[in-house]
Amino acid sequence: MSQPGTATDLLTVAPVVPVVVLEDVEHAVPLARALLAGGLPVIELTLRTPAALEGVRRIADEVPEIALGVGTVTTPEQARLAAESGAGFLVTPGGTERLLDAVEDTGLPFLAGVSTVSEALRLAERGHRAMKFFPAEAAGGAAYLKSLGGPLPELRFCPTGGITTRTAADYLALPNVGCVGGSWLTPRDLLAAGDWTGVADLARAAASLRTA
Ligand SMILES: O=C(O)C(=O)C[C@H](O)[C@H](O)COP(=O)(O)O
Repeated sequence: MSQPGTATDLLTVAPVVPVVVLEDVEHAVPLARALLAGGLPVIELTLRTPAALEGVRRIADEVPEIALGVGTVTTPEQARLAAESGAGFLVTPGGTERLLDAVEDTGLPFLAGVSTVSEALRLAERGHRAMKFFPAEAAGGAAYLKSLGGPLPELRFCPTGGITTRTAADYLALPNVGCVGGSWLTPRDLLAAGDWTGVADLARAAASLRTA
């Protein structure tokens, strides 16, 4: 698969976007390959570890068929660095005007995080129709997101934060949800053990979830 052209495309790449905290840069390429093998052609590496940007470079070079996102982008500088490192899309947990300007300046598709109606409207005013709902479970879960669909029917969301295999289906059943994000596919113990078959199995189960 190639990189998504728009944020709306991004919501349809797969039912689940695996959110990854990469501790060891050597895990990046086998991890991306395991997700692909399990049927998920998308990965989001969070900028939470020193290994993240080098992991992005390696995946961009060696696994170009996966849609490659960089998450936890919280500063304009990080947006620029992520783009230079080969990101195919960006994800932020929220957005200030400066951060959103910088993310838009990269020219990459992105999902900016919102958790209120006003934040969603602010992004809509900038022309965005696809966004992340974060922190999904803590902010009100699927019931909250369903309520947003009343006044904001044209907006589409990728809820992320606290979602598990058990709750993913509730979100995916909503008409304003394109995909969900979560770290449950890449648990720390499987990564530490290099258990790529285990990761592929989790990816396979997530890939079989159905959207509305
Ligand atoms: O890093 C970001 O940009 C975020 O906004 C947060 C992440 O998407 C969530 O922390 C993943 O959520 P969990 O599945 O609960 O681990």
